[in-house]
Amino acid sequence: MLTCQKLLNKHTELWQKATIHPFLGQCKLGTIQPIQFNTWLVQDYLFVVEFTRLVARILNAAPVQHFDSILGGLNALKDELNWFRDKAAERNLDLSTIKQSTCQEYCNFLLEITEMSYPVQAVGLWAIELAYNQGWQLPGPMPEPYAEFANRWGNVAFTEYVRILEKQADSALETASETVEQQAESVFIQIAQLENSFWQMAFTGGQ
Ligand SMILES: Cc1ncc(C[n+]2csc(CCO)c2C)c(N)n1
Repeated sequence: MLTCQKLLNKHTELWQKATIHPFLGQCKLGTIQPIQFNTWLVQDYLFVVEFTRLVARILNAAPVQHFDSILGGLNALKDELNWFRDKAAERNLDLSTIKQSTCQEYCNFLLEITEMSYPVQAVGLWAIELAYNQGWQLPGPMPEPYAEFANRWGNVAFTEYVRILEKQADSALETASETVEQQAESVFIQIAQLENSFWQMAFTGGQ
């Protein structure tokens, strides 16, 4: 039987590339350039808008036992989108801009996930949230203004939320066919690659 932990164990190197990147390393060092950070901020807002639509569609496919966490996630997204708008305003950033190709590619992929079965969607949701939970946590405490961002996704409550998503994905996988297992693995791999590309996009963003 496939589990989330098995995916992490099998694709360690790929997952490291998704969660450990010079962008985050330079946030930790305080040496990230504003143009890089701002590129990430704007593009991530555009991503989170599409991610919100994904979560809404996952709710539609989920068993009622999984509603609590998904509805909680949607409620958190309401705050998150407003928070992104506040952060952008503080930095005088225009959020009504076009998506860079990597961001567009990731958003297109989110749409593809919505056409797959619930176990695959549950694995995708977990992996996307885990990528940020680990990515912002692994470097350790960051200096301001990055501490606020690191704490937002590295905090204990968010880690706990991601654990619940993992349990739900595992329980959905229990009855999954081999074909669905393969789809889930493929989605996990693509998310890891897209997460790495997203950091890379922001890192080279201003150039
Ligand atoms: C490229 C990219 N990948 C993953 C996330 C993670 N994420 C998406 S929405 C959200 C809010 C809480 O559910 C979080 C943490 C992201 N923001 N950007």
